Amino acid sequence: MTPLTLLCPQCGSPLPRQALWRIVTCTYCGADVTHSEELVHAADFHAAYLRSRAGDAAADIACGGQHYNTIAHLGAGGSASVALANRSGAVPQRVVLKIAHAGAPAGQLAREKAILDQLQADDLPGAAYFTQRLPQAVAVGSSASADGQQRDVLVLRHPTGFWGSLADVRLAYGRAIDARHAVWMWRRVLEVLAYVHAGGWSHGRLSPEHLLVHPADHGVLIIGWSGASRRHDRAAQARDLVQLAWAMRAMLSDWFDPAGEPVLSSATPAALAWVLERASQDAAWCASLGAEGMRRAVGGAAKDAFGPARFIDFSPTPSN
Ligand SMILES: Nc1ncnc2c1ncn2[C@@H]1O[C@H](COP(=O)(O)OP(=O)(O)OP(=O)(O)O)[C@@H](O)[C@H]1O
Repeated sequence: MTPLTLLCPQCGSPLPRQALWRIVTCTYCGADVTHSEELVHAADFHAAYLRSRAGDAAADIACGGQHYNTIAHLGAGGSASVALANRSGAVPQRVVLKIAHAGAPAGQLAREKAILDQLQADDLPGAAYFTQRLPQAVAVGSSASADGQQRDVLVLRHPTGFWGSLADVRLAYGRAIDARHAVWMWRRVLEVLAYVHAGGWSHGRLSPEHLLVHPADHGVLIIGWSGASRRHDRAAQARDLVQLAWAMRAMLSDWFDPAGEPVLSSATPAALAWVLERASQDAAWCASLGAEGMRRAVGGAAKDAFGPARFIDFSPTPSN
């Protein structure tokens, strides 16, 4: 680095080194001097900052030092309602807010954030790919909500392109979806599960409500991580596979029997129905296959039923 002596251009006296990044007043001749050519006056900066925060007062949720305007209701779970929101300020950001229901267990959203942060911090093979396919938390805190009550709030990055949950898809169809679509949904979840199981995690609550679908990319995002645990528990991981098989059975059912169990549509190909039945009944078989083995089993059954895989457009709402 070339040594630099800072001298006042008017009287040649030495200047303090702050002259490199801000205006200083020469103590000898009183001139205001700066080295920087891209000078921003503090008053202008302050005014711009205040302008950028002008929307804060109108925002409905404050969390982690930021303010958010809710735009649309996305859904509700057992413990929180979920909304799409914009961060107010000069650099807006689209986010998803989870706002705890009144009386929801304290700290549940903080726990969900801690789990999501750990999943993002994992450094397993494939982390660069799979961490993009897991929810990302931004902040957690508490905020006054619309009813004036203080509520826990979790801010999540908005995963673009996701339409809604598989439960919403099933509701929109009111009958079984095409089994070819259930195949990619199932396999997408199994890919992510193979990764998280390798890190010792189990999700614990894999239901259609916790699987968001990306129709254009044939993607599925697993949400609802507040019940996840990292105990390297093979039985719990097998339970994830059993739960997932039941979720897929629900997607492939035309109706539910009096006990609430989904009844597989007769249009489900036999090879696929066999894997579905066994995976939903036989935890030991699930444990022996693991998520990756299950993904291959589903792929094999789909190949038997439909031939080589090919992309078919998926609509989350029925067209007829
Ligand atoms: N990013 C999203 N885009 C669209 N809908 C979403 C999104 N996140 C959540 N939802 C909807 O909100 C519902 C509730 O979300 P989530 O399961 O995370 O809440 P929860 O209160 O933690 O639920 P529970 O405690 O019952 O598991 C989901 O089932 C889904 O319908």
